[in-house]
Amino acid sequence: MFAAFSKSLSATRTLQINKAVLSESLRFSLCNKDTKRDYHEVVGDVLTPSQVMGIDHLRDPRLNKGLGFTLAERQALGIHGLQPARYKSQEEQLELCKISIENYQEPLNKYLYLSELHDRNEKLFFRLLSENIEQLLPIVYTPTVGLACQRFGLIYRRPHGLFITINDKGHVYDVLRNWPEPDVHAIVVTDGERILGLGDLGACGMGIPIGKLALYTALARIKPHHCLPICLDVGTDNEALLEDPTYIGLRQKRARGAEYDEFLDEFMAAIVKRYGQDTLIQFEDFGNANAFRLLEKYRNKYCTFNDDIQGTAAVALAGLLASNRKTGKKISEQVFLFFGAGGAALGIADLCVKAMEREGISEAEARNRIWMMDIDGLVVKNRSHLLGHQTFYAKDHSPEKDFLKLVNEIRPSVLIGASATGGAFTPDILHAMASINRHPIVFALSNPTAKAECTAQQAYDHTEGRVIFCSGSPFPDVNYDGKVYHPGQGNNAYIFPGVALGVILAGIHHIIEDYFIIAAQTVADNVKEEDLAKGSLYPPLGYINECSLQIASLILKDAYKNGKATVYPEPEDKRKFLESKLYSHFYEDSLPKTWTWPESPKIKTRPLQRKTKTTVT
Ligand SMILES: NC(=O)C1=CN([C@@H]2O[C@H](COP(=O)(O)OP(=O)(O)OC[C@H]3O[C@@H](n4cnc5c(N)ncnc54)[C@H](OP(=O)(O)O)[C@@H]3O)[C@@H](O)[C@H]2O)C=CC1
Ligand SMILES: CC(=O)C(=O)O
Ligand SMILES: [Mg+2]
Repeated sequence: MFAAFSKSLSATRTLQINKAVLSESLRFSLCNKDTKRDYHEVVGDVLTPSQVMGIDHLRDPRLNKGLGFTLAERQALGIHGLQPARYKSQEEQLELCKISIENYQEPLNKYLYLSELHDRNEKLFFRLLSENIEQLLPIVYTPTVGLACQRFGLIYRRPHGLFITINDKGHVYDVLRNWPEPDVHAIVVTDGERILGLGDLGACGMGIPIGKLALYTALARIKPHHCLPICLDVGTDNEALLEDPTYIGLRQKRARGAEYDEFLDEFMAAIVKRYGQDTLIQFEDFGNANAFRLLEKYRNKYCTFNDDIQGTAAVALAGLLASNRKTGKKISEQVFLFFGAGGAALGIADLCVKAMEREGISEAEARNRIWMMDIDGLVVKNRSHLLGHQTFYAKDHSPEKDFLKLVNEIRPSVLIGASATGGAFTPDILHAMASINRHPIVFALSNPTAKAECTAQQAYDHTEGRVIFCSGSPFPDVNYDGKVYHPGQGNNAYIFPGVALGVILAGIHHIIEDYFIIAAQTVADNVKEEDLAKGSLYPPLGYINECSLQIASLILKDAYKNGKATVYPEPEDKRKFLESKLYSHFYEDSLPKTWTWPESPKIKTRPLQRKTKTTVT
């Protein structure tokens, strides 16, 4: 008898496995990358919730609705009795989530709560995040994500992305195949060398691609299963991590030179082989020696951009465009001094040059208006080693290291910090800016909070409240002279979700600089007088979703006009088209519309009591 039972059990298992194999091959055939991508046929859209039965349904974060299953759903799915009797709408669940988050005092605990919710109930997580951006962005993103990366070895629980190590060289495609989603449209990749302003965090940098892609969904409603976070673990030069018993990455020094380059080349090619030519690859938090090189190497070959260089450039330009309304000056009338001359600073400088050219001055004149200093002092022509585009801004000058002296000599109207040096904008520097300008523009863009070149309060206090300010990480409201200001967040989160949405939906193969100008202008156009009045150069964070849709619509329009789009037929109404492709974070019916009760249900239960609507008996 036991033998018969075990035979029938194994037969059932085989049947299940065969079904799984069948459905997987069906998914692959629907998503064949050799054919043009059809957005009605992606795996997420054909997944039928009612095919996943029993406890597996509750364990799948994409299907789980917590106590939000109706009685009919519970019975039909075979989960009746696995949950308490109470029915809770998604709205009721959201209230509970908010109470839970408030109960945690430490930001890292809030991060962990959200991460666990993400693992448990995807729609609830994304609805919570999308509807509470102002409160939760500082948790899933800067500054708390920085802390999460620093503790990543301790808090790592479940896969949220792929770790591909330098030891996988020669087999990168095989590792990619282990990712269960067959239809990925967007990847955020880091090698962990420059995580925010925290330096080399090696494999712990994975928190950044995870956070950035959560924003793809929360801020641009890109479907989560279309997104893949990747950490390229090439080792770390962070001695403390190499000796830390909790470190989760390869315990070796960073691979560099030809070995690194071959690995990156293989990675890019493997992405295309697995997911197609138009898969968007966003580079994030690479060290500056690699960031520029790789952008130049890949930008015309793959669908790629570097967020720290290009996304940051666009958000800074948006802030500058908005500040014109306060200063009455065009960008081409400003004089810039950058503190920090790495990826972010050079990206901003390059885009500002483009914006100045559009205003009518020459490239040379525009570059002349931009000065930069880094750890070695002013970027000057006779420096022995200039990085990437630094040559464009290098001046005939002594390599002055005294920051205050430089401010007084150059007399900048705009001071931009992208140096990861907390407190570099001292009271003296800010006083000097205020004595030179009626409305000094001061951007302290470095992240996380402790790395900001000055706080918002300091910026107001030391400029007699005349500053036009933004920061990369959020600061509390500022009180100055009896008035409360709410300075905005100059963060690339305003840019990359919308750019990604437009690029993905148009099937653009190469991302041109114009898209970042479009994004900057769109964000600036959405700044209202009331935002400026309270000291913000940006729309409220809760408005990023709308900005993303506008950015994506305009990119679509541009791409079709200029022959860059590959998804045909061209949609007549771009906005309507992209809205039809967006992720919905609302619970949906778990049963097909055509579902009816079987003639003799296995479990006989009184029907749902509609009077209270919240009790399942
Ligand atoms: N707000 C936002 O949206 C964004 C903010 N950032 C933030 O900007 C910061 C820099 O990022 P990124 O440009 O990519 O990093 P990079 O490493 O490319 O550049 C850092 C720059 O700062 C310089 N620097 C370091 N220490 C000093 C110092 N004491 N005095 C003067 N210059 C110094 C470095 O000089 P050297 O090379 O000589 O060491 C380098 O030029 C980070 O904190 C990052 O989080 C980045 C992207 C987006
Ligand atoms: C915001 C961001 O991309 C950074 O600080 O690196
Ligand atoms: Mg970054």
